[in-house]
Amino acid sequence: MASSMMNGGYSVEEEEKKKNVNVGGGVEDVYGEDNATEDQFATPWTVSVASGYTLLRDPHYNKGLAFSEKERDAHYLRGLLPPAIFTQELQEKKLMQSLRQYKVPLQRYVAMMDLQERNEKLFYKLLIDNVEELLPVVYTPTVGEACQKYGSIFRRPQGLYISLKEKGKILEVLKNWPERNIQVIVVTDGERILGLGDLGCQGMGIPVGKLSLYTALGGLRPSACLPVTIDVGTNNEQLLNDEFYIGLKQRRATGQEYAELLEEFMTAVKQNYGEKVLVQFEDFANHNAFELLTKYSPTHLVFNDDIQGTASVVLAGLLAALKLVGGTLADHKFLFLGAGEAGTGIAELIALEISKQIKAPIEETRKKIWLVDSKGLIVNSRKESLQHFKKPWAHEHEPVKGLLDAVKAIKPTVLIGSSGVGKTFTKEVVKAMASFNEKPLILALSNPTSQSECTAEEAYTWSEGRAIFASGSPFDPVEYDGKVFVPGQANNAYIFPGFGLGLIMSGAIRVHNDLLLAASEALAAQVKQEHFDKGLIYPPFSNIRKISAQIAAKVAAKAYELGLASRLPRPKDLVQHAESCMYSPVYGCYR
Ligand SMILES: NC(=O)C1=CN([C@@H]2O[C@H](COP(=O)(O)OP(=O)(O)OC[C@H]3O[C@@H](n4cnc5c(N)ncnc54)[C@H](OP(=O)(O)O)[C@@H]3O)[C@@H](O)[C@H]2O)C=CC1
Ligand SMILES: CC(=O)C(=O)O
Ligand SMILES: [Mg+2]
Repeated sequence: MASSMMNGGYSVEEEEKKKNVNVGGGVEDVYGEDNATEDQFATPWTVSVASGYTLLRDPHYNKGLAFSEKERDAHYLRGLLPPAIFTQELQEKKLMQSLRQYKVPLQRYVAMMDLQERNEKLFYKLLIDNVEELLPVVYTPTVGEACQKYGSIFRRPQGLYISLKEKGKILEVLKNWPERNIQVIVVTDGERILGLGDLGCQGMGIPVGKLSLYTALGGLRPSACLPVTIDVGTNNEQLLNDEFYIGLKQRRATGQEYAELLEEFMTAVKQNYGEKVLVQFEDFANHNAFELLTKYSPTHLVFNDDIQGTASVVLAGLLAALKLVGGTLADHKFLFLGAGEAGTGIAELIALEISKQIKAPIEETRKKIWLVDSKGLIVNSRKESLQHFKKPWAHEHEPVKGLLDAVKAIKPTVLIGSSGVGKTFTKEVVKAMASFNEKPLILALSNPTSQSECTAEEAYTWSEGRAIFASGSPFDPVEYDGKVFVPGQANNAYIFPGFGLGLIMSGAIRVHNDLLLAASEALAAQVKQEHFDKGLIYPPFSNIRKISAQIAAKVAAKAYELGLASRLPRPKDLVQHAESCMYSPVYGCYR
């Protein structure tokens, strides 16, 4: 014991704990307990040992029937549990059996959320071990339906709700959250939930789902993750007229009122959790998304998943797809349906990658990329009236109204859907792509499944089995002409968990485009011949933790190279380090 004492009586364990707090982005005396004066607020908090009934109701520690005889004695659990003892594996088997009995996806979602509330480790064990089966339950497409019906399935609040009512009090609100060592925040204001539009406060399902993936796919500790929904009202009439709506019943605040609330939030986050907490903006409408990213990138560790994460995952798929379609990235011509966050974000990262590869100015490489919005092809004659993020894509061309005409006029080798509107890649569009491409590359990115630009079956059938296809929400394999085609899932879920892990393990202080490129290259390198043989341009999710470790390592390496990493010394083997940082959902034994 004596040998473990150092530095003013702290034990080695306490020292480690303190260090970890700092690594995680905390600053000393974050809660102001030591420095508070009478006119300053401080949060009273206590730490106590959970036992008995309280232990069974604490999702972090509850093991249900897996508590051993010894633990039942030591922790006052006798009589509170039936006599049987189940291993975690048996619990998992039982839960998977009962989940599979639910035929309605939303019932599975509710069952999974109940499990997360009841037994966190078992929830993550299930999710990690059955990732391909459960991703569509806790994530797209089911999470979309859950957000639409959030009011009626709402049982217990998950995450932190910060509404206009909390203006002036956001720092205090953050302190109400039970965890202190927060490393990642996913925040939405609910205005563009997947391709489902403004769901207001009910958008909370998205940060909750994204953060479950941070833990399951990227290994971040659940206690280090904070889901936040900023509620500035909603313009969704149906919600405004719904007596069970859980959010503020007013139209959305905009302009200065909106900006001030966000500013207070961003300031409070940095004040409370320090410089190194990662803030991921998610599903904001594009008029706010670009502005927030530009405003906070120089001062905070921020990342917009819809703009940057999506760009990185799509670039990875394109780099991998070159093995199937041939040529270099610069040899291809790209056409997007949808020129918002996802569309222009992806376009910019492709242009950047080509510009690095062929050492040409980005203004030149952008010319290989064309976008169509709701008014038609983005061309020079429209430039004056375009939103700022569309202007770089206004090239010289006569006006073209619809997608089919744009496909015929541009003759792209790659067609990318990022419009949020389903069924827009019609038979004529796919056939046109197949008429001048041996292997047309078609990505239908819009979520959830109902908004997908086309289905996998449509892409393969209409292209007579020649399309290389991937989609934002999953589709089952398709049999066409005696051959089975496996569609990949082009979803930012491949990127953000590993990307975030890389930022956090290196103590990165800012996000840089080169980190996104590093993530794309790392993901593309994980696509092997066996995947290409099935027509896949992404590796399967079943191996995602290993993939995330590779992504994290490459992102961290780049952060060290660019001088953005603050966690020194740099670990020698970054892949091994990433794997060793990952949260394990296996039950511990309690003393
Ligand atoms: N797979 C993935 O990982 C991801 C998928 N997405 C999905 O992408 C979709 C779009 O998201 P995001 O970019 O953020 O949304 P935005 O609202 O920023 O952009 C949508 C774009 O689509 C255009 N559009 C809308 N309707 C049509 C139409 N009928 N014809 C042509 N263009 C149209 C809009 O045009 P206009 O500007 O003229 O209004 C706008 O340019 C969503 O469904 C989202 O779920 C998003 C992020 C990641
Ligand atoms: C996947 C995602 O981030 C979206 O559809 O918005
Ligand atoms: Mg999103």
